[in-house]
Amino acid sequence: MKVPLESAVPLTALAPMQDVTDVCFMSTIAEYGSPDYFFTEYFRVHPDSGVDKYILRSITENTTGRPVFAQMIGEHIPDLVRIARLLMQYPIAGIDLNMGCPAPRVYRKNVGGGLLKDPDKIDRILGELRAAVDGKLTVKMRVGFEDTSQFDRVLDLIDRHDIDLLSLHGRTVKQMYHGSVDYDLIAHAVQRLRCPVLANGNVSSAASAMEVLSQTHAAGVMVGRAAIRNPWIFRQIREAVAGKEVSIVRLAQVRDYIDRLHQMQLDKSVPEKSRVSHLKMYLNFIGQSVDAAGVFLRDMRKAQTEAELFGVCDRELLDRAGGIFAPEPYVGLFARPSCEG
Ligand SMILES: Cc1cc2nc3c(=O)[nH]c(=O)nc-3n(C[C@H](O)[C@H](O)[C@H](O)COP(=O)(O)O)c2cc1C
Repeated sequence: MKVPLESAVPLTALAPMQDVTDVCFMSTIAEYGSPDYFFTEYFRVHPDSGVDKYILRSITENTTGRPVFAQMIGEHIPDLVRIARLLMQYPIAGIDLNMGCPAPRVYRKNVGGGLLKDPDKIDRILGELRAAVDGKLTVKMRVGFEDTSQFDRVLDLIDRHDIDLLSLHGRTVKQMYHGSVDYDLIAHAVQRLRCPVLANGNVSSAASAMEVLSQTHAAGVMVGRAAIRNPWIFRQIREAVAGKEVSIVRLAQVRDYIDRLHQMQLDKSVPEKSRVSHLKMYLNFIGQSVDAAGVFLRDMRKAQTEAELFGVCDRELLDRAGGIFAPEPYVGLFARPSCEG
């Protein structure tokens, strides 16, 4: 698939999210208005690794009509080259290297965000990958590991190795998901690099995408968690960019989205308890925009069965079907996907 990374209009991408952005979620997102690009969850690369078959389905069964980049995480150069060559046999938009994952169990192995501690290693990895990948080679990273002292050095390596696109999350690895996103550092990267930059981190609505684009002059935005909450966001960003009125989403439409998410995982061999907790992961994000008092979030977290869960969805979404799904999360409501009460 041809991938023009230069564009007159700002680009949009769905951020890769492990255990979320699988083939089913990508096709669900596409129904509400595709981003320009998708990225797979990361393929783990180490001496014994092959190509993960489940993640590969996001490439081989991609029905979104949009290109998908294959993301790798690893540090062992011969294996990164080996897996990149294997992945290039599939219809991918390019190879993306993860240099941002902040999970301590990941960065302690010097992969993901851990690579940012060692610019010399980045230099070697990008050099070898650039020589091996004849299509697009892209990087997704944060602005530093503990601080931003190496930021310019890493940016210069991105430039030197002719990286085709940089997705930049404006936080350090140690910040994880806390604190503010430094959009000025993203603007700095846009200035310093020849390749397009996608601004990433806390893009929460079409309005916030417009603000981030104007502050950073980035080539586009990459959206993660907000797209789980609001899959209409890419269409809304396109509307805002075109100067059109941004479409309003009603609670009844959100109820349909939840059905769609449920259909995605209708494998009856999965125990009900697991199906409920999987759906709750998405509802944690969605619930931030349903009601200001957080009643939906509170009650859905208590639900134990599918019947209880859908009872809450029907009551909170269909009884107020014409109500507006807030474009931004309500103040004080947070997704806690892994710790429902
Ligand atoms: C559940 C989850 C899983 C993630 N998995 C990945 C991943 O596999 N690869 C990656 O580069 N980033 C991963 N990220 C980081 C996101 O791609 C993104 O950089 C981050 O969430 C900030 O963007 P947002 O504020 O729009 O969510 C993950 C984030 C979340 C919340």
